Amino acid sequence: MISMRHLTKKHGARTAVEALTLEVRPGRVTGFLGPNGAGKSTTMRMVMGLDAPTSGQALVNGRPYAELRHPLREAGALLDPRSAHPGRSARAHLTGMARSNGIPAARVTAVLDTVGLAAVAGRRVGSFSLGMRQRLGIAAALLGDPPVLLLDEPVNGLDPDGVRWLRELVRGLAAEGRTVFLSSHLMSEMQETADHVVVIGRGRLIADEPIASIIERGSRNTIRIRSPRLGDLLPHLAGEGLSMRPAGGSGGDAILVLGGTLAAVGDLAFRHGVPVHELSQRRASLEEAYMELTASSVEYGERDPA
Ligand SMILES: Nc1ncnc2c1ncn2[C@@H]1O[C@H](COP(=O)(O)OP(=O)(O)OP(=O)(O)O)[C@@H](O)[C@H]1O
Repeated sequence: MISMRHLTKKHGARTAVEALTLEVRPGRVTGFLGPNGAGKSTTMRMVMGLDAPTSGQALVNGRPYAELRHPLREAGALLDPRSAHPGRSARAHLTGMARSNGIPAARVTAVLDTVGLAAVAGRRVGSFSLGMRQRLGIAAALLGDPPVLLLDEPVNGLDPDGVRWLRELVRGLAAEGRTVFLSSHLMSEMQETADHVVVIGRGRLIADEPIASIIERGSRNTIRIRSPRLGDLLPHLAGEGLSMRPAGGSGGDAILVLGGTLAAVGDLAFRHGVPVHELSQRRASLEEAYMELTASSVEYGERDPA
């Protein structure tokens, strides 16, 4: 579990993270979203004790990271894939970390296998591609078999096989009851991977809720209805307070209804004896919902500059 209480970070006059209060819970993948510069990396760095909060606090399993007795066994993080020394081999990098944290050497072999780097473990990290470095960073995060994992943009540089592998890995880690906190700009991937989403904009919390409810709230949830007697139905839809817009390419016999439910629209047509040839829901994507959420945060930010 990761807890933040009024977590704030200022760089001079500029506020990078402002009064974030939230809990990242175990047993699910929590996606961490926000535009460039929103404060995601800064937040993760504060959780991992790499940046000191200006005020407020971040706790890992109930304690500040710096006070954990066996930090790598409590929380693992991928924050910067370039952090491993380029002159060392992947195995030497992990072995050094294991040794200084009292982690058995057998874990090094195990995590190299998990991330698919066993065959290149003896190669210098400097010769690795970005995707291989990401895998090494994930291996380092997993080294202490921690219950809490923070991964900042782990998908960067991974090929499609790697992206799928990572999705299955993090879902498996959450299914084991671990806390997985993951940032990414790839909304379609996040939609596949995360159970819960935290969105920030300009350092402030915008949303903290299940991914399904974020998508549900997206105003682009629409119902498409097609009828040979559409004109007879329109006044009744309007009478229910539903707004409508034309459905493109429909030949005029279909419209999109905003805000209703399939059942309500279907029942309404039935009550008024209007035949329906199509009644379908078009769900908003996470990307659409995210764009709406963060667009309003930018408007807010412009009225009230940080
Ligand atoms: N050491 C620093 N000194 C001054 N400002 C900083 C420092 N580190 C971060 N910032 C600023 O804090 C804000 C938040 O940055 P941060 O890197 O946390 O955002 P982010 O959400 O991770 O962005 P991205 O999606 O681009 O990685 C930005 O405006 C950034 O310029």
